[in-house]
Amino acid sequence: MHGPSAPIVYSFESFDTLQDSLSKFIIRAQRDSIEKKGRFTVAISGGSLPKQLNGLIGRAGVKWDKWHVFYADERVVPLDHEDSNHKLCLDQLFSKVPIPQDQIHTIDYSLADDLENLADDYEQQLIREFASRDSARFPIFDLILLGVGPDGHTASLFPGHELLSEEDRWVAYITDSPKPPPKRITLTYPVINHASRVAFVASGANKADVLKTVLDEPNVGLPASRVRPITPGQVYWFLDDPAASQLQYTKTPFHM
Ligand SMILES: O=C(O)[C@H](O)[C@@H](O)[C@H](O)[C@H](O)COP(=O)(O)O
Repeated sequence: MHGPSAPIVYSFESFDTLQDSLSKFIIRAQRDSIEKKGRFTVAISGGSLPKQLNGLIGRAGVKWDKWHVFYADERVVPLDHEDSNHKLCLDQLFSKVPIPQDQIHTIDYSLADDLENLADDYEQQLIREFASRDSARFPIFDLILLGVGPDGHTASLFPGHELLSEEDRWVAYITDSPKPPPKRITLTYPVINHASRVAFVASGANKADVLKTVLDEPNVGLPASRVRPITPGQVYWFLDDPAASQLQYTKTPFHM
């Protein structure tokens, strides 16, 4: 039995080259997934990530009708609220591309009074998408796209939080996020670590310190360091040079 593969780290000199390379990477992942399974399952988190994805708009080779999208984490706010990751993705990307609406899976905000129920409902959406196709105990996303916060959190998995040891649930909720807003749902590690590919995207010098800890000192155990998909899954880091400036970790040249 092999352990997880080491993360592959790319660093780019500008936002534009990072965005261009990320687009190529996503299109390659999409092509492979459609060839194998006829669809492309993606989970996306919030923050600066949706903006990095708008390099896909108008690009040849993107088969939007095959995309099935979930949120890696979502804030429990109405879907048209400024804090909603869905609204962010809609504004940045989904309103500009022909992706069928019923293939974008959102939280049911009408359940917001009962977060257990809301998280269960989102988990049921995942089960409906994956269970009949994959017999595995956990869904196998083709791609999960994540960011990293200054404290090393990723998705809504925060340092020291009890959710870091969740082993069963696919989707969990929290009411105490240190990053506002406090109520959120998130995919759990078992789901993230069963993905075929996880790609982190981080840019800017203000990410340099945390990236050093996440990648050079994984034993510290920051939430982003614990993302280690089981083989044959692979984790990739798409960084810009300022974000990667403190790293000892060996970078891989990007060819695609
Ligand atoms: O909705 C959220 O809050 C996120 O999913 C969160 O995990 C985010 O990805 C990181 O905080 C990085 O955010 P930035 O890319 O904006 O730094």
